[in-house]
Amino acid sequence: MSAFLDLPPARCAQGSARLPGSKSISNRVLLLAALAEGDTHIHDLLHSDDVARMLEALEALGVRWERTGAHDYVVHGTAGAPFPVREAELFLGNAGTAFRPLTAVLALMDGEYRLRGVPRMHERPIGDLVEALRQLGARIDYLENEGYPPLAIHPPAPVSVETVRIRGNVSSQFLSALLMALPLLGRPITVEVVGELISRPYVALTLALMARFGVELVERDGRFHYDGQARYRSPGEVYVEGDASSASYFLAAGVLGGGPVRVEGVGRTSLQGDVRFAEALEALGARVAMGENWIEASAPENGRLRAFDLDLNHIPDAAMTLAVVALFCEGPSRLRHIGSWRVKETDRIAAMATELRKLGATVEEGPDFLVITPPERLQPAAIATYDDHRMAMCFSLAAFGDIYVRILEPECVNKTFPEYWQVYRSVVRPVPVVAIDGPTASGKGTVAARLAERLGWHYLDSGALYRLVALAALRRGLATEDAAMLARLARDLDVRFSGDRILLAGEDVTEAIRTEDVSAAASRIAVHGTVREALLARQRAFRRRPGLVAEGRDMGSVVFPDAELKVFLTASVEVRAERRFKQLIDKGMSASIERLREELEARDRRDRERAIAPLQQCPDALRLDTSHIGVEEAVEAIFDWVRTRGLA
Ligand SMILES: Nc1ncnc2c1ncn2[C@@H]1O[C@H](COP(=O)(O)OP(=O)(O)OP(=O)(O)O)[C@@H](O)[C@H]1O
Ligand SMILES: Nc1ccn([C@H]2C[C@H](O)[C@@H](COP(=O)(O)O)O2)c(=O)n1
Repeated sequence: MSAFLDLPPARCAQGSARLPGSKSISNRVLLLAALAEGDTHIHDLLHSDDVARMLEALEALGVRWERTGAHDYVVHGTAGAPFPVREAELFLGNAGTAFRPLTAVLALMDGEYRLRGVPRMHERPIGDLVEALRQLGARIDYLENEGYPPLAIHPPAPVSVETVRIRGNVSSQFLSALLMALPLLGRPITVEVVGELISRPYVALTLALMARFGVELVERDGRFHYDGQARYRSPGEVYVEGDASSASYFLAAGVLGGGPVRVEGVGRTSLQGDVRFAEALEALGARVAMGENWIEASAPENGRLRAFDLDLNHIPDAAMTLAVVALFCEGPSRLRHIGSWRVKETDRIAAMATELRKLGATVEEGPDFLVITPPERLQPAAIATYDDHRMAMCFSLAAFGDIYVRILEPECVNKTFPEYWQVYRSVVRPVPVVAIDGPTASGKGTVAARLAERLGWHYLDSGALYRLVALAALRRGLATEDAAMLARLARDLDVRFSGDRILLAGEDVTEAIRTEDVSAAASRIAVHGTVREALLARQRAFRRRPGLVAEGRDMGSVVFPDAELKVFLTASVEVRAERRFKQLIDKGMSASIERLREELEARDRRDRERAIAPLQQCPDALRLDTSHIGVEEAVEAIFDWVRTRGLA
């Protein structure tokens, strides 16, 4: 598992994303198919951790299934009979969509089962479901803490109640699980929801899928009636819709990155409540279009997103995406009625508030709401993901704030969307970088600055940063070997680039950093990994829309390894010594060409031979030798490469 993933600042988003199958539908369909009479051929099933847990559980319970294609499965139903294996220990990870429905179904079967999960699963309540199942005769013990998994399930006791009561204000999955298990009773029964029912669309999804498998419940006044007759029968084939919650990241990307971005796999006829995320985006001013099986989103006509105050109870998962979108809205936004976030993969309200604050937002956190005020400008941050796939996916959108975003433990997306980062990269285009590296006096600075001007992009003279540290160190009498002190100096450097002037603690040092003393010292301090590390974030902060031309020694190899165009600019040592000589003479300084050449060769050697980030031509860099061409010709050559790559 990689420890982190650095997402570069995003320039725009465009294209289409094919969504993976819905997790909610995949796990419901697998269970219903297992309970049904006949074989069910399931297409487009999601491949993810949570679905893998359900498949493993069914196998352990003796339900036969086979994989028949990349995302195709056939499940051989048990026709409502108890599952063949009557004693089993199941590990269900952190999959609520597996844990809750299996608890309900197994509690009404005639076996001995133990259900466990990851530590977080054991912190997620299940008491309301167990309470309801006990009314039906279920015998369930809590193995650790009252009201929480892990559970021991024993054969049920016979009871003859006609109405079961269940609370619906913590998770609607409890009601869904109970409803799916009702046909196992084989007699009429009514389920009454006590108090509020949150996340209603998920219950509607459950009812629709049960109906596809032949069991229609009648709903009246918050009560659900099972007639005691209907039995699950396979519909033969089932196609799993794309995941509507996963669609939210790409639709939001379309809005934040211009768009249009189209998601394929969900649309107007979707069973999933989270398609209504598109309405929320429209309320913010975004342009949204929808077809039978697709949704498309683009930025508002005027490019401005309205702040919002929305009740998001009906789209609890996709609502997380809105919390990050709020960073780009005009003013404070309020997300209401999101109390269910507290008992999800992590306490999502607390986690969201903590991570949004890292980006510079002001966040007010309540028991079931968040108020998010965006900062003037986002600040780069390392985002903790709390083993929660949605934290990782929605925070990827912060990259639209012209910042690098570090996502910690990015593989947590495997829970529902293992290919998320690949799909993200296919839709979200980073702010482009032209990285120009080369030896001293090859003309990098001159060429890069002119190219940046021509493109209307930002310009980074990375050598200036090393020179600034060198100047500050020389002034303080620090030894060029003192890596720790130099790194601290580099981190705390008070630098401002203002047009073509460079200010150190307010003082204009544009000329002072160009002396030969400073050049030599800069080359010496640049060998320290700690100094390079301290300057990394400063250099990356230059990568802003619409693009960056960066020059130095390790632009293409270390600082911007994903640069769209890498150029190795060079010239013979004689030509470079002559250029430097001319530069000094023009400035009215005396110089010896022989001495300059020796110094230049010494710097080249040091830059090339140092252990960390040595000067070298990247394998994917284009080489441009300027020994016999002028500045304009060099700029023109690189500009052509930029154009050929479609960057300008
Ligand atoms: N074809 C050319 N390309 C670039 N610069 C040239 C060319 N011909 C002459 N020069 C001149 O060479 C001098 C050195 O260029 P510049 O300072 O841009 O090099 P550099 O590679 O950035 O050096 P350093 O790494 O030491 O900062 C400048 O005065 C520039 O005008
Ligand atoms: N990316 C960079 C840029 C510069 N350096 C070091 C090596 C140079 O000798 C010194 C000054 O750079 P210049 O202004 O001549 O481009 O700074 C580096 O190691 N990596």
